Order: sequence, then structure tokens, then C-alpha cells
Amino acid sequence: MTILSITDLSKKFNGTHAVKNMDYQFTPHQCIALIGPNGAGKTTTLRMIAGLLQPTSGNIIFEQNKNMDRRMLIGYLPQHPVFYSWMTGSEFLTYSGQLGGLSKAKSRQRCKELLDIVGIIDAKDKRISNYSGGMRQRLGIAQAIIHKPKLLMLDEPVSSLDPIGRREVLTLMEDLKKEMTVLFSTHILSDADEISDELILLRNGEIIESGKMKELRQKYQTTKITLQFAESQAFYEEKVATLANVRNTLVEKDSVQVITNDITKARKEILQQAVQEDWPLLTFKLEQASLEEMFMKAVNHS
Ligand SMILES: Nc1ncnc2c1ncn2[C@@H]1O[C@H](COP(=O)(O)OP(=O)(O)OP(=O)(O)O)[C@@H](O)[C@H]1O
Repeated sequence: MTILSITDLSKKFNGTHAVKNMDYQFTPHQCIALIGPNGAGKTTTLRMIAGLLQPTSGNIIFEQNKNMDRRMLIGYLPQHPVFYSWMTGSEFLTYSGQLGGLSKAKSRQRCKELLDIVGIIDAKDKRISNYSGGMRQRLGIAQAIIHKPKLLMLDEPVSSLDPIGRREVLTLMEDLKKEMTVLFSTHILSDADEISDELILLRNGEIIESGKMKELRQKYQTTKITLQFAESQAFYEEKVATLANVRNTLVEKDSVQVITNDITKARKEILQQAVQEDWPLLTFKLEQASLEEMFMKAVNHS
């Protein structure tokens, strides 16, 4: 099921494309990382979807709610949210709820629920100026989901946080995807790797790769096996090279490097042959491509 479709979405600033011909279909309860270097077009994309920036061309359609005001379906936390630091977390959220049209009583009720959801209920009466970076981000997320949106968009939500704050916010994002779709931008690959189900790789405003993490890993994954033999690496390299699931081999110093596309089959084949022919195998080590390597490959292929 698709909740949001973007088709042929483009934005030009002074004749130059910041986002170009973007297509993507968003499904419910997924966490999608919009990833790319500085200036790739991440913020521009999020601001267009949020309705804060007019696209130059293209369409943004909420499939099941075509006639609803898009702002009611989206929660958005900008990269540098502004808080009234002299307010307490509780005051800030209640005030935000009222600004969004809730009655004072309803807003108070929702504020309590939200502080609980984002895990800062114990700090509800503290001034925001005394909040840590992670607590501020969680308060920002609470504000963004006050109206129970279907899509929550977060612009670089963890980039400026220390490891503890980062962990807290990533965990919260994982929890929230049970209730809504979460789209977040980042240039930190390990954050995307940790929690996202899908990935959109952007470069110069264009999607150069996208899809489910699992499928992307399969597509770009080259698994390397390092083998070490007690004697003559070159002799055993030749034997390994004849196996059906081995793509490439190379003798490197005192080891044999094996490249394969199907790690499960290759592992089985190598070990079976080693037992059958009594190979003097000293080391068998698997190394999988990291997301970073995957990203570099996608960039180089495009
Ligand atoms: N209001 C604007 N006027 C002119 N150019 C703009 C404007 N906003 C963005 N741009 C340009 O559009 C391109 C994409 O910018 P955008 O902020 O979307 O990238 P980003 O991927 O979010 O980068 P960052 O990680 O640095 O936030 C950049 O070249 C930027 O300079």
C-alpha cells in the first residue's frame, strides 16, 4: 500500500536544480533514510513534501487522503528547531497544541501523552533551556506528532547529538514507526544503517539509488572471504577459483582473497572441498561490505 507518492518532483533555485525529477512511493510504517552529502537536496525535498516550499514541477499526493489538507497528515521537525527556552517542556507542548487548534483541556491531555511517548515526562516542569540536546530533539518530535500525522519527517535529527542523545532519538524513531511512516535525512551512513528499512540516496538533487535496505545490500554486496593455507597460497587459489560460486580470486601476501555474490553457497562449497581434499586451511574469514562501501559503489555506478 502506498501512502504518499511523489512523481517527477523538481525544484530550481535561480535556474539551477536543487531537486530533479524525483519519484518515490512511501509505504506505511517504514523508516526511510534520505541520505546524501551537503547540498544534495535533502532539506529542499523535505520542505516541498511538508508544503513549506513550492515545487517548480511535479506532484506530491497522499493516496488515501487526496482531499485532506496535507499539513494535517505530516509532522515536520526542521534541522534547527526553535523553542521558547524560558518555557517548560509541558508549557511548550500545551501551547503548541492550542496553536494547532486543540482546546486547552485537550491540549493538556495530549501533552501528557506525548511527554510519555517521547520519554521526557520526568522533565516536564524543567525549563527547556536546561534540556540536553537529545531532550530538545525529543520535545521537537513530540511537537511534530501532536496532531498524529501519518508521515513524520525529521531533518538531520541526530547529526548534532552526542552518542547518548543520538541513541535515545534513534530508539524513539524506531518506536514511532509502529504508528506512522518516518522519513529522516542524514549524511551519517551508520545512522541510516542502524534503523532504516528503506534508503533514498541523493546526489546533486537526483535519486541515484533507492529501495529496501535488504535488496540494496544484496545488489551491492560483494562478500569477501579471506582464506589462509599452511602452504602454497597460489596452489590452493587455483583450486578455489574453479568452484561454481566463486567470482574472483587473488593471492595477497600470505592469503587468498575470494569474491562471491552468494556467501551462503560459496562458504558451503569451499568448506566441503576443503574437507574432501584435506586442504591445510588455517584461516576462514568473512567480510561484508559496509553501507559506506555500498554508497560509494552506487555513486560510482551512476
Ligand atoms: N533558498 C535557496 N536559494 C537558493 N539556493 C538554495 C536555497 N535552498 C537551497 N539551495 C541550494 O539547493 C541545493 C540543495 O540544498 P539543500 O539544503 O536541500 O541540501 P541538503 O542536502 O539539505 O544539504 P545540507 O546537508 O547541507 O543541509 C544547494 O546547492 C543549496 O545551495
